[in-house]
Amino acid sequence: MPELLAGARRRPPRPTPAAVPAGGIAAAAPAAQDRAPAAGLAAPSQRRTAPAAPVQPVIEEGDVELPALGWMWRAGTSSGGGNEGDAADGAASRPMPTAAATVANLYEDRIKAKKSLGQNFMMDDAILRDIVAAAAVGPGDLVLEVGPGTGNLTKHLLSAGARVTAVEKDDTLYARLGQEYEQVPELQLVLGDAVKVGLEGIIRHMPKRVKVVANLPYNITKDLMTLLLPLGSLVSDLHIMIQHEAGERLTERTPGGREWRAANIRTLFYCRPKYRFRISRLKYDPVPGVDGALVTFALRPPAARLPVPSEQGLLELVDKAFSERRKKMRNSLTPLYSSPEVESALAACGLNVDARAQDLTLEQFVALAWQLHRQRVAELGLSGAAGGGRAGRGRDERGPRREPRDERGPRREARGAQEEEEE
Ligand SMILES: C[S@@+](CC[C@H](N)C(=O)[O-])C[C@H]1O[C@@H](n2cnc3c(N)ncnc32)[C@H](O)[C@@H]1O
Repeated sequence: MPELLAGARRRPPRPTPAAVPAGGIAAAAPAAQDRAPAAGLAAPSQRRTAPAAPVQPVIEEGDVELPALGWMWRAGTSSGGGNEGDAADGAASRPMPTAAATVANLYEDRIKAKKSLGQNFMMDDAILRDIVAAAAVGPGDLVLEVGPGTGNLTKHLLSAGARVTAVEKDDTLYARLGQEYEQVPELQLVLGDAVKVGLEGIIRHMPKRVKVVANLPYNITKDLMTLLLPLGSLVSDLHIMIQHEAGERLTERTPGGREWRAANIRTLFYCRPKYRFRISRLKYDPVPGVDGALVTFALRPPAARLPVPSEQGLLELVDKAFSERRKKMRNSLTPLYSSPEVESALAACGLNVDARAQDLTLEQFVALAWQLHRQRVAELGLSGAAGGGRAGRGRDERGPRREPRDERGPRREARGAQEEEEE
């Protein structure tokens, strides 16, 4: 890859593996972990002081205009860590390498991209800068990055003034980043699988809602979304690079098409999705089989979601309805409700009794969930008064299982989530 090597004018120091267990949090400079605590980053025992780091004016390397991270490459940004001597050794004048140069350095050090970890590295600093701008990352923001890998996105986030907590599964890249950014207290590195490491616990320690910004390994997109979308009280928005087709699917707003799935209903319930821009596959290395896209999900805090009798009940209803999408809902929902129950609820909601899952909007699913809930409550009330009834026949055990949080019914059916987006 000669064009990459041409850009690799300077190399970061060769890292040594860090002695941090999987799932453990390490500041980028583990040696400095015991300094005075800084607000909100990681667990109290792992907090560190972060001296205000002045962001330098823009500099250029080659044809790529880069935000200057002089402070990252200069000695002495954090005191007392014992590494000043090393860092001063040539680091002070080093400009930030381009994304392409950083990747070239990896290859030069015989570190290969791992397909199993979805390692398609972003090579274009202009795109990375556009992502940070689209995410409106600014000074004081707290950012969770999943899969920092090369650190190429990370340094643009830091350069925008954010404090970054980054979870990396690849221990080689984790160790390399740890060494390269050891003088950067604004970066906290976590070694582990982002899906299993307990992200909610990590985010919960932060003093305000965080942004998630990531060039995701494609194979964890679904699991990570399932994990993060309900965290609207802790996370403000997700800005993720995913496959273009998946991005289009997840930001779909109109029912009726073949691509309208349970994931769309779930997504709209928890957030406002937006397709931002397409990214050519040629901007990654290795080049993947499909283009990428930046997609934004602005999460709703729980109080801003449509009221439902039970969140789990709604998700269960939606999943079941879509599980056999060719079937009419009065048939697909039979594991939860009898056909007459579904028909009568659809009719009471003003919906076609022959409706299939793909015909319904989020608001219509919510209305249906309320109607089925009311029917169940009424039925239970009646059968309770009669001293028996269906509960005794077992059918009710299969209905929505959670107790209703709120029996007042859908207050915002007429002004639903999609309408809100237009404001
Ligand atoms: C597409 S690369 C992105 C690398 C870099 N951020 C960039 O933009 O070039 C995905 C990164 O996620 C990491 N990764 C893969 N699976 C992961 C997981 N389950 N948890 C955390 N990181 C993961 C990979 O090792 C890799 O560094």
